[in-house]
Amino acid sequence: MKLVLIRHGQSEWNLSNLFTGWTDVDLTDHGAADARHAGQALQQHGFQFDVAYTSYLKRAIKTLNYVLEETDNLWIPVLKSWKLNERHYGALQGLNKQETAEKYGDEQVHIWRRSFDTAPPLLEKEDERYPGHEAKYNELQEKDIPLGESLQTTIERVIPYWEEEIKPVVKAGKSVIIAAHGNSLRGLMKYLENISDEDISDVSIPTGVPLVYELDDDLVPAKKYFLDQEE
Ligand SMILES: O=C(O)[C@@H](CO)OP(=O)(O)O
Repeated sequence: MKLVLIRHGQSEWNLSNLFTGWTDVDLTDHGAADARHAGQALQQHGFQFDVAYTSYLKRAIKTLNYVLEETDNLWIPVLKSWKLNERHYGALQGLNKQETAEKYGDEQVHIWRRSFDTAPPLLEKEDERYPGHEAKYNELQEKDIPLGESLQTTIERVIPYWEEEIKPVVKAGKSVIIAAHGNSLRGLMKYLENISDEDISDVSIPTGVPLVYELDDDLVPAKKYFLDQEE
């Protein structure tokens, strides 16, 4: 069984180097081109999909659409969930990563960005960045609306969604693609590959490049590779 994961193409805030999280920024033209190239690479390698999953954030949704267009799979069911959203970056959202490192030090920023269990400084509910103010999160109970997430707490929503919604579909033999985000996908990779809490801090995922897992019957990865168009 094959499972394809793809992080969205370059976003406007990747380009301007801002902490993004749940901020719903668009792809840049470069990011859209990345996504099309990813779709073309999948098409060239004969990938076809039965079901797709993505987040509530347009940079992932649009990336998925470009991939599905290039593989002529626009017709397939697409399931969206906030549980595949990027890690919520709390009160860091909208700040410049370089300026934040100059203010708090590289080490602190590295901990905020890559440690397993350190949450960013949290938002107040009155903050305009609080997701409870957005219509697309109306369905969430207040206890589930994040004020800021560590990778660990991100995993606590990503993995139940994988277990309950995606895994049974993969097990049933469907060809699945998941278009999501750097940290929601790191969480899934950690789980699938049984990566330790320490080692996950060294794992980063490039934007707009399909990551293919070949899984055995127990959904343990037998092989993993990035698919470049040139290959
Ligand atoms: O800003 C973010 O939301 C993420 C992904 O771009 O950044 P980081 O590299 O710190 O995980």
